[in-house]
Amino acid sequence: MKQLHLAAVHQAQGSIALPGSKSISNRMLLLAALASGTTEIRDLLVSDDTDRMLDALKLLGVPLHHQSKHSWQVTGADGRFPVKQAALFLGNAGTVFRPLTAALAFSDGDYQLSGVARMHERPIGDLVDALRLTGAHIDYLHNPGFPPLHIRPGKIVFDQPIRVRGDVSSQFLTALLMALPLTGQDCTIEVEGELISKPYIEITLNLMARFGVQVSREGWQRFQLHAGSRYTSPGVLQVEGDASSASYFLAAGAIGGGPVRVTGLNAQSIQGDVRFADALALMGADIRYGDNWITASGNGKPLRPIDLDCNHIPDAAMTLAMLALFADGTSTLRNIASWRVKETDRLTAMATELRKLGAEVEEGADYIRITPPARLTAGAAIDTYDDHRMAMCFSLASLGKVDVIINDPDCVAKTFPDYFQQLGTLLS
Ligand SMILES: O=C(O)C1=C[C@@H](OP(=O)(O)O)[C@@H](O)[C@H](O)C1
Ligand SMILES: C=C(OP(=O)(O)O)C(=O)O
Repeated sequence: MKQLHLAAVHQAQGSIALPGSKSISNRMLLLAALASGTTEIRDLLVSDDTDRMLDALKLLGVPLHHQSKHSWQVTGADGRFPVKQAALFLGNAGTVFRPLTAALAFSDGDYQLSGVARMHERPIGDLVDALRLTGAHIDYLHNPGFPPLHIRPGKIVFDQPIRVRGDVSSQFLTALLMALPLTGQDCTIEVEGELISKPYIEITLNLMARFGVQVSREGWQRFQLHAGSRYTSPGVLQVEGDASSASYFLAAGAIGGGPVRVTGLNAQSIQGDVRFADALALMGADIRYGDNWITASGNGKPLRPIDLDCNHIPDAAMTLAMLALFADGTSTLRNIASWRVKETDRLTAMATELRKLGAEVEEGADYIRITPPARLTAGAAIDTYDDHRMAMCFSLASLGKVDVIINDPDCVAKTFPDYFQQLGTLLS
């Protein structure tokens, strides 16, 4: 297994041009593929998750033209994928697997969808149940409730609201919202249970609107799409910098003195994870915003511990767990049960690896409580569980003036292939 040895460092300072947002990139690619007209997408993220979407769209017959490293031209299929039979490998990309399942369920073809072993342990039953209510024909190829899936032409007719559970992953609702315009019918979606990760639904609605489809909603319970809604290309689109990826660098600025600036993002971002900066400010960091940047600096003192409901920032909350090591007291991150069904069981993985650094950690069903040690344990070998965020988070331990070993560092390729090179430019 490859290992990356990170030397103890004292300071983080500099500026990082953020890679494009994963959540925005994959939504824009799919919406552009479903729209009429040609869309140019600029600053698209280049990563494993976006490669899975691009490869799938190519196999489905969508004309894609690579203009430059980060820029793609997508000629939309106007709601009908040209290829009617395909076997698609979707890696471990939730933002590909869930939305494509819904889009293909309404595409009148024969499709098999699979992923890596971990993707076959990540739930999809709530989405399949909802799609079956519309008349979609979907079978499980191995375990009920989980990928891989076999989708066949269904008889899509429904006059009842489509009910979907919202308390396991918001990606099920996102998938339905993005795909239902393909049916051409009036649709009402009713969310059962408390919807989690709400800001990701805001991203979905915002991008659907840019492609000309408006959704009416009552709170987070009821969403309505109107008959005849169709996606049309808005022309040229720009992807914002990734707010979850920004969290590692802003955190580095807070604990390594700073200032650290990330560019490609600002306070008006449509990504919920931009609110990570508020949590960082609560911990005592100095945060400044500009038209296209955010800067974080420390104030020379240890961070303040926090007790925070992190349901709105599930990905960036992992960075807060790391920062808890740098606080002068116990921190609690709450309402993060969804961590258990992501790239790995992130609650157990985080607790296990934080303990290797000397922290006292309590792991609950949906929370984690972290008491930092007086001094971090040097030389810990951190397992990353094929989870990009575990690797990125634990790289920050080197700012605790200890060396640290990251096992299997290349797992960052899921969303940020050159993360360690970028981080290296800040550290001294
Ligand atoms: O829709 C999205 O782009 C995402 C939704 C979130 O998942 P859940 O809704 O499963 O929490 C988030 O963790 C994931 O990285 C991206
Ligand atoms: C949960 C994540 O990914 P996915 O889109 O596969 O759900 C993540 O990137 O942290």
